[in-house]
Amino acid sequence: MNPQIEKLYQIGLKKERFIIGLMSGTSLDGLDIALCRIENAGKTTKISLEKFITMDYEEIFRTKVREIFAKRTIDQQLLSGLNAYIGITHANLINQALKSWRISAAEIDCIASHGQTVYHAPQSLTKDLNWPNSTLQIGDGDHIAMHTGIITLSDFRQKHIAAGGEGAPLAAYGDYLLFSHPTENRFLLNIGGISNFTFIPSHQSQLEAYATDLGPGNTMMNQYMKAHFDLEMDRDAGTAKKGSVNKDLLEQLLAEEFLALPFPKTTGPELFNLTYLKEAQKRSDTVALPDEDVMATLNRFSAQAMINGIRRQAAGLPNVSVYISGGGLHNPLLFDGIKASLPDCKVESFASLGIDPDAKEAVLFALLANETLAGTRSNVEHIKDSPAVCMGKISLPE
Ligand SMILES: Nc1ncnc2c1ncn2[C@@H]1O[C@H](COP(=O)(O)OP(=O)(O)OP(=O)(O)O)[C@@H](O)[C@H]1O
Ligand SMILES: CC(=O)N[C@H]1[C@@H]2OC[C@@H](O2)[C@@H](O)[C@@H]1O[C@H](C)C(=O)O
Repeated sequence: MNPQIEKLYQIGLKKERFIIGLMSGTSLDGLDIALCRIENAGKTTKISLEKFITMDYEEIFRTKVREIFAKRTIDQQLLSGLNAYIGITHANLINQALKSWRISAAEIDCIASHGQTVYHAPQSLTKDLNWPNSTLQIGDGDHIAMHTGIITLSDFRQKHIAAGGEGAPLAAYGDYLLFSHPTENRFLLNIGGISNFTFIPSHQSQLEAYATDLGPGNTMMNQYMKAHFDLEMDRDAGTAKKGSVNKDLLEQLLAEEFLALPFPKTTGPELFNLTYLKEAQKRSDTVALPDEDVMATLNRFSAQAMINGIRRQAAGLPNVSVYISGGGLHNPLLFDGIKASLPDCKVESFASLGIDPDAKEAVLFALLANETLAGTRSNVEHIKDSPAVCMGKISLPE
C-alpha cells in the first residue's frame, strides 16, 4: 500500500487529531489559521482551539485577487497563476505560523483549506438556468500539501454542489454538531463579507437546523471605503458614525428580492456591490449624498438585513439566543444596532461559546475535514435542504 494512504487510514482511526483549519474570506484581510485538537467525530466531537492567528496578506496579494474577484470577465492567465500562487502563499504562511508556535509539521494530521472564493455562481444568483450551480475557490491543495509536507483536504464546496446543494453556506454542519443546546434556540450569526446565520433549534423543538446567507455583512462598506477613502474598512464605524441614515436610500437597498426569499439561500458580492449601491442611489435620487451618510446607510442596511432575517425565523420561538462572530462583531454601530433591534433575544459575542469569534469559520473547516476522515454521513444528515455528504479533496504530500 502507498505509505501515504496507510498514514491517512491511521489518521482516520485515531481518537484525537490535530487539524489546521484555514479560512481566507472575501474581505481579503488575511489567512485565518486555526490549529484544532479534535476528539472523536459526529455528535461526540470535542474540539479545542489550541492556536489561532490571522496572517496578513501583502498588498500585492489583495490587488491581484481583486482583479478577478466576483468579476465575470477576467485574465485567465492571472486566474491560473493565482490558483498556484495562493496555494504556495498559504503553505508559506502555515509554515511561518508553525515555526512561531514551535510545532513541527509532523505533529499535524492534516490541513483543511477553504481556499479563496473568486466567483460564486449558484443558479439562484446568476438566474441563468443553462449552467449548473457552481462556485470557485482557488489556492490549490496539492501545492499546500507539497510545500508543508502535510496531508491537505481542500475545495470543500464542490461536493456540496455535486450532491445537489448550492455550495454555501456550509457552516451548519459544524455548528449543529458543536453548538446545539437542550433549551436554547440558537442563531450563530457570522458577519463576514456576507452575513449568514446557522439556526440551531433546541433539543425540545421539532424544527430542523440549517444555515443561510442573509445579505451584505461588511462587503459593501469595505468596497465603499476602498473606492472613496482608499481604506480597507470603516474601522470602529468611524465614518458611518459621522453620518445619518438616508431613509429613501435604505428603502431602495432593502428592495432587492433576494432579501425576501425563503431560507436557506446563498449570495455574494456578485450581487451586493457598488453597482448595486449606485442603482439604489439613482432610484432614490441620492447620488450626491455625502460619503458619511452613504456609510451610515450601508451600515444600517447590513444590520437591517440581518435583523429581518433573524426576526423571521425567531418569531414565536422561546428562549432565543444570538451569538455573533466574524469581523463585523468589531463594528460597534453594527453590533449595537443589531442588539437594540432584538430586545427579546439574548445577543452576545460568539466568544461566550468558548471559541474565538474570529476563528470560527477556520475551525468549522477543520471540523468538516475531521468528518471526512472519521465521520459518517449520518452525522450530518439533519441539516435542512443540505446534502448529507463528507466534503473535501485529499492531497498527499509525496
Ligand atoms: N474594528 C473594526 N471596525 C469595523 N469593522 C471591522 C473591524 N474589524 C473587522 N471589521 C470588519 O470585518 C472584516 C473582516 O471580517 P471577516 O474576516 O469575518 O470576513 P471574511 O472572513 O473575509 O468574510 P467571509 O466570511 O464573508 O468570507 C473587515 O474587512 C472589516 O470590514
Ligand atoms: C461562496 C463562499 O465563499 N461563501 C462564503 C461567504 O462568506 C460568508 C458567506 O459568504 C458564506 O456563504 C460562505 O462561508 C461560510 C464559511 C459558509 O460556507 O458557511
